[in-house]
Amino acid sequence: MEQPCSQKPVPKLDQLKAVEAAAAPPPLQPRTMQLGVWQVHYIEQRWHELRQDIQNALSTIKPLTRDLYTLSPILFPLFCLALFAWHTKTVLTWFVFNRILFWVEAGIKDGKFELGTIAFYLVLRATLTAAYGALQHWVPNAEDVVSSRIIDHFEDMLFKWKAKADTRTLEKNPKVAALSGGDIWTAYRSVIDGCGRFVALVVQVLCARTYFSSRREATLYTLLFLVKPAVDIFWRRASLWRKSWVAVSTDADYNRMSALRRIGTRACLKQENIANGRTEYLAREYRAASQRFHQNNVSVSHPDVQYLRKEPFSTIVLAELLGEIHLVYFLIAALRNPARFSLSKLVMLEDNGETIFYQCRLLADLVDQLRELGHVKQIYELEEVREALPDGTVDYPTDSESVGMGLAMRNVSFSYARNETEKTSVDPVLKDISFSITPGQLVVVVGANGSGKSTLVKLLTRMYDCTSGTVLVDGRDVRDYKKDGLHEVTALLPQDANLYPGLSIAENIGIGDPRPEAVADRRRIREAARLGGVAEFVEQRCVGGETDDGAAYERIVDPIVPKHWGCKCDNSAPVCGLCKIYEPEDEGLSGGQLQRLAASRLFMRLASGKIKLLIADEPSAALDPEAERNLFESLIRQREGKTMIFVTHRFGHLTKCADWILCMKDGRLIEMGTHEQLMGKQEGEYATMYNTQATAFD
Ligand SMILES: Nc1ncnc2c1ncn2[C@@H]1O[C@H](COP(=O)(O)OP(=O)(O)OP(=O)(O)O)[C@@H](O)[C@H]1O
Repeated sequence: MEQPCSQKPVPKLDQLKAVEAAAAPPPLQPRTMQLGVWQVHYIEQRWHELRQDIQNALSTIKPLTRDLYTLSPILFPLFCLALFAWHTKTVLTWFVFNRILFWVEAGIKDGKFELGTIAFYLVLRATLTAAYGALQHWVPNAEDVVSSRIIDHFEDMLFKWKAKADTRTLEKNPKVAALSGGDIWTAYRSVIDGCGRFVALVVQVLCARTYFSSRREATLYTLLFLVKPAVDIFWRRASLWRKSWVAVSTDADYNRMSALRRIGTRACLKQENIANGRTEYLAREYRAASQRFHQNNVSVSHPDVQYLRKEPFSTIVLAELLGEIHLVYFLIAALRNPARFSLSKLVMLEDNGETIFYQCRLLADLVDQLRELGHVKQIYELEEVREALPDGTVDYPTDSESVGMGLAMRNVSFSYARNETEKTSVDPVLKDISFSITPGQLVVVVGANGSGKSTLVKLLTRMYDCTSGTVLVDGRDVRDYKKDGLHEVTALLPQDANLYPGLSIAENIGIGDPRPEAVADRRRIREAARLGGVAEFVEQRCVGGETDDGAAYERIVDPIVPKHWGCKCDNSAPVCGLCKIYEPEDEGLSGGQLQRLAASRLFMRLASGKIKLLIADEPSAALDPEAERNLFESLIRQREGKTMIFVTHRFGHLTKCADWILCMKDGRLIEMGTHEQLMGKQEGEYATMYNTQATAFD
């Protein structure tokens, strides 16, 4: 079939790998050094990486600037100009002050003051002060407006991408997964700052040149001013932050102190520690570890502080002396020709040297800022990020006559390795699994912890693709189907019952069928709440037992209240009371209540009428026996037209009525059959687990 011309031909996987391998720089071995308790592992910045980062930054600046301009065509350019102007504050006020000093000195020397000129500079200085005052007020206000528009825009873009990306794609693209609108603004903002500093440096050099009698002298002094920053950047020890580094404590006593501090102060361990009388022991052990640690006199200061402290004494002294070279040259020249000596020039040289040094130092950070900007380049590559699980092309049939979904695995193995090179080193979690489930069957998966039950579910719902073998849906490779179509007919109750924080109870249930009209349908939501067993708990929460449970359904259980932390009191011992503001009054949900809520969401989903496959991964682990029985009975009543798979550790009613039981052990499917067949196997895994549970009730 001919390809539509808008579609690029998709390169083959081995071609892509070859290109990636050719482009990848050789891996660098981290170096190691010991700084006090810290063992620091670091990798020196490599020039080709730096060049790549800067190229990335430069290619990001253009589209980013265009987008920012489109979002805020007036305020954004004004804000940039104002920021540039703001950076010239120190330079221009310093320059005007020096001119005043110069004319006053000339007046003292000549016995005649140029009052007009002095007044001009005084007025200029006052005008500059007022203008910079106005900027100081305007810039943060403008930034507030500009940045929130920009952050919202990129958050929106990222949200759409992240919400849609599956787990595997997020795992393979951690940088994009961690990106936020705030990061993008911060990176761009620091580049504007860097450019502002560059403008200020140029202005400073130009202002300084007006002091010198000849171009030659001006050039010579400009070079001398640059000696100190050059020495600082290229010769002196740069902060650890210029490298990639990680520091871990290797001191056993210091590590033990940290662990004990955490154990002793953690709120969730308080009850256990106090009730079991462990606090004395913990305090004693802490004291002992602390004594041992202090005997060795090892520094715990921040690794960067210790690293800079290790710079040789001779380097520091020589670098500082080289920083004064412009003054030394001026004094020698003045001694040779005292008539050219001027106090205002001396002050200018001193100030100019220092300010140029600091401006250059800050400018050196521009490289880091550009690298940051290079890292946000992915915002323009979201569409190109390859989905880890490529979508299929076949629509899953939505005929209403269906009796459920047919599922099968053929020699399936799977490992959680994240990339091709890892694959060999990570043991598979599923090994050579084969089975078939015919449409409409009720299947129960059992097995010890870690045997691979949940992983099996993840493969059946295409959260991951198998490493080898095939997963079949209605006789066809699951990878052939469009993912959206498959997920539309699947209802999954995951192992961890989750609350959707910041949403009402009604929405937490309604989202099971995420069509807007369904989420707004309070009657259906109540019915789902009743089936899932959450209705009872919601009704208990009605104010004073009133009949109006509508309000209780609208209640937000785990409110998300964005806040900034500014109070000075310690979290564990509040004194100002401010920290308590906006703390949720709600007591939250117990594990069982949460599971009922998740089950209600599942019933909401089943009511959509589209579901052909229901998978429930340990839906009753936190339920009491009565709630468990009610849940299973309600679910089995909805069996018509659906294949049902339950993962469970509880044997009994469910396993007895299952068409198939799959029994897993160490990633293998070791037994398969009905309850009666499996119980007939003496010493069989299923029979052993069943009997172990049964004897507990004898
Ligand atoms: N995201 C993951 N990354 C790496 N390994 C994982 C991941 N999830 C699970 N595993 C590993 O896969 C193995 C099987 O885990 P799985 O959750 O499938 O077992 P399970 O039978 O469902 O266990 P349980 O009964 O405790 O829920 C375990 O060794 C687990 O540590």
